[in-house]
Amino acid sequence: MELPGNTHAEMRRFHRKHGVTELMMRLNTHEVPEYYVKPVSERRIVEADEDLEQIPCINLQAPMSEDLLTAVARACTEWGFFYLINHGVPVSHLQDMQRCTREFFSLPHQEKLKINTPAGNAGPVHFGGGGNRDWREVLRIHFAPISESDKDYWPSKPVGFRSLLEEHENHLQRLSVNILSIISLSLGLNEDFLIEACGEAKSSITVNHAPPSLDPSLTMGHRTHSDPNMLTIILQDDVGGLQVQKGNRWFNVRPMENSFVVNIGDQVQILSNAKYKSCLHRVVNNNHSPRTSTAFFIAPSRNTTIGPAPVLVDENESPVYPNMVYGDYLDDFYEQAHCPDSSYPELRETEN
Ligand SMILES: O=C(O)CCC(=O)C(=O)O
Ligand SMILES: [Fe+2]
Repeated sequence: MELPGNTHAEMRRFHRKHGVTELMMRLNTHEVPEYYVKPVSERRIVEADEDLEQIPCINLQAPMSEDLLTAVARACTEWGFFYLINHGVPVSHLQDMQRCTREFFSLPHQEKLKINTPAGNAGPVHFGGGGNRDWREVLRIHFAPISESDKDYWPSKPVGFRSLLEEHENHLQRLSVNILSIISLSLGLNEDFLIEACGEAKSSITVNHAPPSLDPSLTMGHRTHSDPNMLTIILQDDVGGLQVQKGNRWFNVRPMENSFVVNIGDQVQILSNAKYKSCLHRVVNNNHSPRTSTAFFIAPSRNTTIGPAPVLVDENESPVYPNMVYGDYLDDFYEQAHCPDSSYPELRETEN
């Protein structure tokens, strides 16, 4: 049986390939291995005020109105995050996704490894450990643009998962275009502005699974980061752990039944010339219940150039950010991912 080895590099390689559950099983220890211990500055300090404020809630049942646009504008200015309710995705679909994603991670380890192709993370699907030193594992699936044959790689277990993933793709493609049009309008832009800014938009999902941690004060389920893309739509289970930063303080994004959590990515911050914020967020671990979440991402194609929308730059101001090719942005972003805050430093400077 392959063992993780002792060096940081060996642990990292093992984690990437097999995930935290398998690594812990093979190490057969009750202590958090050094590899997963976050530096003090990145650990959670439990504060009484984590529940003092809540992210805003946007109700999509309301007809399009100035009030809706104002609420979205305020959410994107102050938090970069909001709950979305009455979003039109059937509750039965949400429940099926929660069940199937949980069941996927309960499959025998060898079964999960079966879906991997030699292309690894760049393949159409991938199972493995998530993030450097994060106490979580992931299932990644690239949606559009893909060929029909890519779907042959989608997990066939648990039964029904494949068709569910297809439904999820359909629902969330539609929903993300709808949200991007509302955000565009809330910025005073044409409703197609943000989706068109993506070029040939790319979408994918990451299903995150954080097993209970041996010591949640030392580990992190998802390190502090902002999302480099355009928009993220998260379906989280009822366990909790997601937190968002506002004004240097961390607030819980408590599970809300039948809702999605939406957060804007760095590209919206850039296109809005820093009017809207792509906020830092993270997932803290617990020591009692596994947590599963499904994040749907919509992003520009790599060759698309993104910069502040000219109409959002005041006449006597210069743009806050230069134009940048998204693929270059992404490469820089992942280089920075080795820093404590996995986020783009130039964007953080415009905050607070
Ligand atoms: O697990 C979550 O709730 C958040 C996931 C997330 O931030 C991400 O995948 O970028
Ligand atoms: Fe994120």
